[in-house]
Amino acid sequence: MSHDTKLIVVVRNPVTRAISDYTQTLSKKPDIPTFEELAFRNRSLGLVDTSWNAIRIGMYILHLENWLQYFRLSQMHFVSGERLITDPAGEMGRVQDFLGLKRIITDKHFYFNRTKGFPCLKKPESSSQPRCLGKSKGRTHVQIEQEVIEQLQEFYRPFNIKFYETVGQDFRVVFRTLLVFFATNVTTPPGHPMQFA
Ligand SMILES: Nc1ncnc2c1ncn2[C@@H]1O[C@H](COP(=O)(O)OS(=O)(=O)O)[C@@H](OP(=O)(O)O)[C@H]1O
Repeated sequence: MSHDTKLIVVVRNPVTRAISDYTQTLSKKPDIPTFEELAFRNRSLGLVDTSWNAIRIGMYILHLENWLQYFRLSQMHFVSGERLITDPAGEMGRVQDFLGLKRIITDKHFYFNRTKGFPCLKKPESSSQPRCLGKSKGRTHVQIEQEVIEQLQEFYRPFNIKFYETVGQDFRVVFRTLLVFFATNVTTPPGHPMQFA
């Protein structure tokens, strides 16, 4: 593979990711089994079903180890899905640096839309409307029992730790942030640096 290839990988708390994945599938196929039924081979024994894609995708280290057979770590940039919400300009700044681009996209390009509950793009110096992502992005997640969330957090912990060590970046704090953000149903992410509309 070319050494000039650059990969941008967005990661978020794998439990939140799995719930998001399930919410999306459920919206298209309302008859699927419950999240809990799909996530565990045996829930009381805590046996997680790693063959379910929604679970497997969040085992980031497995995918990273595979990619590292073909690409160097320096060719990859990891974006925090949580910070993409709480500080999109900061996250985009790092993406532009990684790509060797001038920082064109800055905090001037974002505002926090209370209705959407997410950052949206401003249309600078033009008459067109601001642009939020579509309805399928940032929708309300299916409610999952706290105990199930904790079981899955426990399951992912060793995979996460190995992932942080390999990448050399600790996503622990941001992986925690979003769960609190969703659990409390706050419409404004904590410490939000953006303007409000
Ligand atoms: N600005 C903004 N607006 C809306 N949504 C935002 C934004 N930034 C990040 N996100 C998060 O992006 C998640 C959807 O991205 P995905 O990568 O899951 O999309 S895809 O469906 O796989 O293409 C989506 O996940 P869900 O919350 O589960 O819908 C959001 O949390």
